[in-house]
Amino acid sequence: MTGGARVAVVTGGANGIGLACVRRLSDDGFTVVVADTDAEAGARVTAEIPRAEFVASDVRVRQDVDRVVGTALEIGRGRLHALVNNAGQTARVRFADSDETTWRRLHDVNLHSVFSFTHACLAGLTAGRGAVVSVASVAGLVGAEDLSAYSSAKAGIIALTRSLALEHGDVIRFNAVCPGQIATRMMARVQADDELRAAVTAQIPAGRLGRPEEVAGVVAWLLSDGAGYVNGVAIAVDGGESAGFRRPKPAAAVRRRG
Ligand SMILES: NC(=O)C1=CN([C@@H]2O[C@H](COP(=O)(O)OP(=O)(O)OC[C@H]3O[C@@H](n4cnc5c(N)ncnc54)[C@H](O)[C@@H]3O)[C@@H](O)[C@H]2O)C=CC1
Ligand SMILES: O=Cc1ccc(S(=O)(=O)O)cc1
Repeated sequence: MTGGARVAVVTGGANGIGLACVRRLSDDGFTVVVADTDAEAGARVTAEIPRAEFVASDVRVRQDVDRVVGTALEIGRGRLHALVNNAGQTARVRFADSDETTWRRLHDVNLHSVFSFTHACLAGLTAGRGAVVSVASVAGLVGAEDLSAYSSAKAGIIALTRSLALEHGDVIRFNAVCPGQIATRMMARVQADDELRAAVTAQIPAGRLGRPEEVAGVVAWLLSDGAGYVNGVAIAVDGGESAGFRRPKPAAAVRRRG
């Protein structure tokens, strides 16, 4: 694969929101280097998406990070134009029942990987005057019951984004998207249970879960010249869920809406 086009790195790009970002950035003309542990899905990315190259990698392993970024720098001849820090994992557990291993895993995958990839890409993004979008969560804007490790890691992404926007804003823009409840495998539990899905969507003004492509569209805009003066923001992509408290809906009304 040769350079010439703008070069992007997307972490966790083999499934869900990350895959939607890879498709969208390819459509927008980027050459996309995809970091993911899912080799089966990754092979499909390379086979099906123009100018996309999957690199089997674990975002928690610095050698893997450097291998992914090295591939992108070679394609971009030293210049990088976009980094999407999307890889993430979640675990639903009461804080009192938490264990260190799970806590560290969620912070390593969700937050430390943003440090590692951003640090490894910094010279290339400076040369390419690029932009970075990190995928946080509404759970990083507010707390989240039974998701303390996840929520605190996502909050860290937002604070890191704002700090880097201050340090590098004259050359590289740093922004975050904060998805709400998006129809991916991370929401499999909600999608598989009609009653739970009705209860969840009753609290969302849009009345439905979001689509991965709806997050990817905001990511693509933040990476574009159209957002050339947008730096250091955290944009909720949640159908209005985090806008405020909604009047509780009686159970019967929830069931009627299905
Ligand atoms: N689905 C949702 O409702 C929400 C998702 N998010 C965030 O959006 C991002 C994408 O999530 P989804 O697409 O829903 O999940 P997903 O599970 O469909 O995709 C996550 C991708 O990251 C990859 N990944 C996980 N750990 C990895 C590691 N150590 N190294 C490399 N790749 C790894 C997985 O293989 C997968 O391809 C995550 O950061 C998640 O926290 C935020 C808010 C809501
Ligand atoms: O980021 C929002 C989010 C992530 C995971 C979950 S759960 O683990 O499926 O409950 C809920 C919200």
